[in-house]
Amino acid sequence: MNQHYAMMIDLTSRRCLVVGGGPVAERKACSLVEAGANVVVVSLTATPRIKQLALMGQVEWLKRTYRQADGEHCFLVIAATNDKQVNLAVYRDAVARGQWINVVDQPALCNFTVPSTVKRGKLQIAISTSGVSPALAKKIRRELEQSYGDEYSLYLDLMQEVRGWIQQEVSDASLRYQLMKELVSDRWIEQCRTNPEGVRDLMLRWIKKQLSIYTWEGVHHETIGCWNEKK
Ligand SMILES: C[C@@]1(CC(=O)O)C2=NC(=C\c3[nH]c(c(CCC(=O)O)c3CC(=O)O)Cc3[nH]c(c(CC(=O)O)c3CCC(=O)O)/C=C3\N/C(=C\2)[C@@H](CCC(=O)O)[C@]3(C)CC(=O)O)/[C@H]1CCC(=O)O
Ligand SMILES: NC(=O)c1ccc[n+]([C@@H]2O[C@H](COP(=O)([O-])OP(=O)(O)OC[C@H]3O[C@@H](n4cnc5c(N)ncnc54)[C@H](O)[C@@H]3O)[C@@H](O)[C@H]2O)c1
Repeated sequence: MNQHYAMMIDLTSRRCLVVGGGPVAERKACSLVEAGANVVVVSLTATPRIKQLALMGQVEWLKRTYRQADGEHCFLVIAATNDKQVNLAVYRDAVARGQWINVVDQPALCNFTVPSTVKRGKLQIAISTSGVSPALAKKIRRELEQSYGDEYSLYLDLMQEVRGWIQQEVSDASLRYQLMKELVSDRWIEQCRTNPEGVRDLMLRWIKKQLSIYTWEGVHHETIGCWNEKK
């Protein structure tokens, strides 16, 4: 089988079905909710977390066994029961509808799998072992979590602001490239870690200085001033 293609999907408001209500279904349902999907869980029993999400209106829980029609109008389907026959039926129904399907106990029946993911704000590092060892994926996630701390979340929030501004205002492509290259240096990540309150101002001052070195005109400095006052 070919290796799966890695991509990031926007699931906002997409109807997604999770069949089963145990710990594995819970993990999948929670990550779908985090991605903004409209999650429907079908299962006679459910973990306390799934029940809580249902009470809060974050998932729709249908407290019964699976029916063929449950997957109608769903973007993707996850078969997460402890019954291989039920999972197989869910798989067949999804394939017949041309849907994305993940069967948690049979990797060969998945047309997508869920990677282990390190999350730091806008940064996501996904780890897949092509289904060979989810335990290794989890181990690598834990290792990466030690190296990539919360400073990356702040760093990317700053980049969103700064890069957008640079793209809009700095017309010289080589200067833009040079600025972005230097902004990704470890010293800025380190500043986000050790000086979260002050890093934004330092960065702004640094950019102003770079622009003046490159004999940028006054109009750009003024724009930086406006940007500075935005927050
Ligand atoms: C990454 C993660 C994401 C998530 O689920 O959200 C995920 N499994 C996780 C944990 C985990 N899963 C299992 C263990 C026990 C140890 C072990 O068996 O290794 C542990 C570890 C633990 O629980 O501690 C057992 C297991 N998993 C699958 C089978 C079926 C089979 O292999 O036949 C069995 C045997 C069941 C049995 O024996 O009964 C199948 C799949 N599991 C996948 C993903 C996909 C492949 C991902 C990849 O390519 O690496 C795939 C193919 C389908 C899918 O589920 O998408 C999540 C880590 C989250 C984290 O980072 O903490
Ligand atoms: N992919 C993974 O990451 C992974 C990890 C561990 C285990 N597994 C596999 O996932 C399966 C589920 O694990 P679990 O620990 O969540 O199981 P579990 O036994 O705790 O839960 C099973 C759930 O399925 C529901 N269910 C059973 N029949 C159903 C039906 N006809 N319709 C709707 N719901 C039904 C039950 O009510 C229960 O809520 C295990 O059998 C195991 O093989 C997968």
